[in-house]
Amino acid sequence: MLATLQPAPSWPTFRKLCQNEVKAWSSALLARRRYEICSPFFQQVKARMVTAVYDVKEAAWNMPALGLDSEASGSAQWQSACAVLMSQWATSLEEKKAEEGSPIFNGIASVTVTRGDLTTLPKPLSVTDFALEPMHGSHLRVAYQGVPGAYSEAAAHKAYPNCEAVPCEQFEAAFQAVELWLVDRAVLPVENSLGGSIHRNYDLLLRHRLHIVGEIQIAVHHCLLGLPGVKKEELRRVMSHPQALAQCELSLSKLKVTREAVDDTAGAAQFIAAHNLRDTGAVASSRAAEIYGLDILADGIQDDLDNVTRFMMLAREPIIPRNDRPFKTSIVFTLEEGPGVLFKALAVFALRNINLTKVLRLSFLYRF
Ligand SMILES: O=C(O)C(=O)C[C@]1(C(=O)O)C=C[C@@H](O)C=C1
Repeated sequence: MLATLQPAPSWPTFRKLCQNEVKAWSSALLARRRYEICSPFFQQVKARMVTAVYDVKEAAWNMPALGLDSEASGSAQWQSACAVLMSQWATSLEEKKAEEGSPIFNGIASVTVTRGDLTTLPKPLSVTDFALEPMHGSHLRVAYQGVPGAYSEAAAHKAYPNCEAVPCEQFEAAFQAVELWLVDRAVLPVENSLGGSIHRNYDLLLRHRLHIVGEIQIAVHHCLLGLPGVKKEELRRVMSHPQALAQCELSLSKLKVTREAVDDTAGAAQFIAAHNLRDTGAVASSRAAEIYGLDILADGIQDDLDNVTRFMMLAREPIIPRNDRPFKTSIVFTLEEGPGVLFKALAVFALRNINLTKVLRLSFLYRF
């Protein structure tokens, strides 16, 4: 049966539609991590795409020829197949327009559609199917910066209980791990009540295309760790993450030790244990002491007992804020040089009675 569907969506609209579909389905596929066994699910993914394109194109699309018939197809294949599909669609429209002089809608030819029996196609997934994804953290792989025993690892577990916490050497590696689908989320520190903002992660937020999907705070309770049998008076040097050293400024000053900054607190403990450094202590968690076989020489050495670090939870896809509870939104913008520009920008919020919880001037922006 021939049916004419008019108007076809504009090319940018269709492309956006396809991109959204691809993103949504491929993330759903990966989240389930069941390529090999997800046959019915994968069929639904294909069907959804077929349904989408059926409405706007001729039935000549050959999905198997695009490589979409393999149940073991990965997201990369799926995405490239969709890219092929989209470009073929554009080309065929161009050809069709030239051949038949089809009318143009929004710069794109409307097309005649041959409808197959759509009722036989599996029902497309709806948004409620995604709600079934394990948001409590089981099966999720979550990147954090540091080694086991780092506060960031504790934050990852607090944010996603039962997750598999994946250590990364640097903050940037955690960002990349999410982008490359090696992990599902990243949990990274952005602010400490004593040390202030962790600018590096704000910088990375701008350079990577990840979204903040939540935040979590943990009380950071620092210990001074040393090799078994060592007394704190014997220490000549203390190693830790720069934020942790800053948070223990007063206690460390009393000890009269030199301070050495390393990538993370637990990494310092690991280093001392691995190199049997009797004159060196680490500022780290009690869990790090347990993992690396060190003694706790002093407990609660942070300058303020309410030492809290705020971590952001990052994902490839944004979340859609609901209106049944407050959502925090972070906005980054640059301003042209000029008098009062910041005042004018902030007035936008003030005049609408929007309360700002934090305003941060990111000076690194001016480096570009
Ligand atoms: O080194 C760690 O254990 C971390 O998790 C990093 C970090 C930080 O970057 O601020 C996290 C929490 C504490 O404030 C100290 C260090």
